Parts: sequence; structure tokens; C-alpha cells
Amino acid sequence: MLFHVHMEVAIPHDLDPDRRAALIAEEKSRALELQRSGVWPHLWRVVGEYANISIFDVESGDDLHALLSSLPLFPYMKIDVTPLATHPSDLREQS
Ligand SMILES: O=C(O)C[C@H]1C=CC(=O)O1
Repeated sequence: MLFHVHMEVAIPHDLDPDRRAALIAEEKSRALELQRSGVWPHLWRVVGEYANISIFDVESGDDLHALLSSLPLFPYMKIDVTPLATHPSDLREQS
């Protein structure tokens, strides 16, 4: 099941700089791990924002929630999720 996910990151300005750098490094490592596993096939930066648009390919909303809440930056993210369904006019759906 595909999900369109918009993540906006807002790390508090007063967070310790070493903690901030560690969190960002942990986030990158986790993001790469999830992309390599196939559940995070698209990750795009939103131009001009500390935000991304991602596509996740997981079994369920519960699985997506578990995955998103495992991200090290999860406590500092505003996340909007849109479940995706097949469009009848999608060229790939034509026979
Ligand atoms: O930078 C971001 O958009 C937040 C997060 C998503 C992947 C990653 O490495 O960090």
C-alpha cells in the first residue's frame, strides 16, 4: 500500500548543537536503511523548506505509523499522510 507523506522538520533552536548533529546523522542512517529495504522508494526535498515529500510502500497504516515513529527526528516533525489508491486513468492500469 502506497502513502504520500509530507514531513516538516522543526528542531528547537535551543537544542544542544551536538545533540542536533547526532539526531540528523541518526536520521540519515535510518532513512538510508529504510530506502535500501524498499519501504521508502521516494524521498524528495521540498524546495526552500526543511521538509520532504516521500512515498512509502508498506502493508498498512499501522506499519507506516510504526516506521514514522521510529525516525529519530519524529518528535520534531509535523507529518501529513495521504493514502494512495490506483487511478483508473493511470497509463499503467490500461490493458
Ligand atoms: O531532512 C529531512 O527531510 C528529514 C528526514 C528525512 C530523511 C532524512 O534523512 O531526514
